[in-house]
Amino acid sequence: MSELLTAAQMRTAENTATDAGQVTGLELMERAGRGVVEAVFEEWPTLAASRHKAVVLCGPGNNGGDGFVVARLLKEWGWEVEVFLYGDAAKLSPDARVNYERWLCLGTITSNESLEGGYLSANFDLVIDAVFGTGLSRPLTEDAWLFCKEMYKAGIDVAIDVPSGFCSDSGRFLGESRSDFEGPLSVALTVTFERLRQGHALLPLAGVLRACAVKSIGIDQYLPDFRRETSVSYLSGQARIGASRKAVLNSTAQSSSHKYSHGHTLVLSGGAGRTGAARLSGRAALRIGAGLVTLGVPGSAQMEVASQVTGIMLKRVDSKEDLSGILEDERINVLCLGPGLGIERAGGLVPVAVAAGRACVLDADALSAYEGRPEALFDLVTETCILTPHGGEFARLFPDLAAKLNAPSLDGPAYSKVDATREAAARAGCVVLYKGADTVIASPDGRCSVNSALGERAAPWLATAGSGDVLAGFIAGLLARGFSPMSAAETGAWLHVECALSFGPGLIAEDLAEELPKVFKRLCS
Ligand SMILES: NC(=O)C1=CN([C@@H]2O[C@H](COP(=O)(O)OP(=O)(O)OC[C@H]3O[C@@H](n4cnc5c(N)ncnc54)[C@H](OP(=O)(O)O)[C@@H]3O)[C@@H](O)[C@H]2O)[C@@H](O)CC1
Ligand SMILES: [K+]
Repeated sequence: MSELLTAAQMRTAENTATDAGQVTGLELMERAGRGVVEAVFEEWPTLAASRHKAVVLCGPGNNGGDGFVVARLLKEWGWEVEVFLYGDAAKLSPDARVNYERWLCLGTITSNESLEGGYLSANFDLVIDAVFGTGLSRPLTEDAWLFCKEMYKAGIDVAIDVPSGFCSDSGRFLGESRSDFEGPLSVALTVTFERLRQGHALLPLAGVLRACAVKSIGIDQYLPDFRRETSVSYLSGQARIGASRKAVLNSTAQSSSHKYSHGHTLVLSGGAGRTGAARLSGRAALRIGAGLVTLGVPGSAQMEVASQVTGIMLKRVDSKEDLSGILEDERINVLCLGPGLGIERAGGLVPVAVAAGRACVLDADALSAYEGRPEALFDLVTETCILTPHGGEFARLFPDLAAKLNAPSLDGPAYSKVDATREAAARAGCVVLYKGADTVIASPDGRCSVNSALGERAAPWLATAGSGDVLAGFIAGLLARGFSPMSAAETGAWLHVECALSFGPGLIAEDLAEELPKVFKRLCS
């Protein structure tokens, strides 16, 4: 697990380091530029071996300053380098100004207004974007956009810190969407410093980045205290394996324990013809480690379900009273409601389930049943519950937050999915997992994680019918094994993507839980 930074957190770290007299802003800029060149040669080793042609597009702030350093270093390496500047050279920031002057000893600078259409794509091996970074505070002006559009049209090879125009906290493009640009936005390599920014993990920016490199500029010790509730964890790649391996080992190691000590999950199913979703959840809960799983099924669907399941038990649940009766068995420690449940049935059963005081995953219909009256749900749920909405369900429960998130962002930092999920968790009083390729998980105390199925963990085949039902089951199974709600949501979401990556294209929801043993084996080897 690593952490994601906001622009403000990074600025504070930089200021603390310079105020402490440890380093100057100019030295940081030099380290940033060196880091970019290092990352370029690591990404494309053949580029270090011979001369090439690069163009660096610089802006008026320190991002542009980094760009001047990169231009100088590449020129010293023997490359042909051209530099364009957006903005007034007289108004450059002091550190950028120094590097502007240093560059002028080696080459010339052309104004953005003189950049001709198609020039970048026709003439350079490497297009480097140093126009705007974390200081973008408002939508691009028309002339700034015309300049940046040329880069996007040519294809940005290297973006310093963040591709220009995107907000590094929210991952959103500031302003109205640009209808005059039709090409796919894509950035081959983004180089950032110390840690990824929050926006690198969030859509739409996360979908634009093909590779990210994180380079140290020597201020790690000044970064914020990541144990605090203000930090955001990134559940991605190898970094997460350590924690997950431990969790999985802990949960599977007690082989001498009785099945009841591994927890008992009750998944409530919908009626005849609608039982598949709950069966997927139940199977997923069992696979991930719940000792026992029972499906609570209406009488009309009992035959259908009985003919489909083996390791899962069945109980008849037609009414609230039936559910109350079953919950007298205190060994049932987790409930999972929503997948295929039906809105009406959910409306009746959710209050009984939640009132029982057990850990509870509320998904799909269990959330949609509260459209138009979300406060009724928030009054019910406690901190042992987890809500797992997708975008549509999130908008039903939190219409104001969804509207804020979908409105054009007119100043930076823009309202982000992290902000929305944190507000949702605080309002509901329980963990909220807001699904997507950039799943955000937040708890009411402010802790927050982003689980990525993008970039190096891209698994577009995970967007398949029933995939969310499996995720609800994974989380319910981990809760049954004693995981806390936040940890169950994080680990379930992470394993969900791992299973999809392990299986690969062609995946259907049924495959996800069946892939778990392979994933566990790899984690534990
Ligand atoms: N923090 C660190 O540790 C380190 C940071 N480093 C680097 O610094 C970068 C951050 O630098 P930064 O703060 O100077 O901001 P940056 O992105 O260059 O833009 C600011 C300029 O753009 C302007 N401007 C803004 N919006 C605009 C718009 N819509 N249209 C037009 N103009 C607009 C704005 O103008 P103003 O708002 O002041 O009028 C200002 O002139 C960071 O990304 C990294 O690369 C490294 O050097 C090493 C250590
Ligand atoms: K940039």
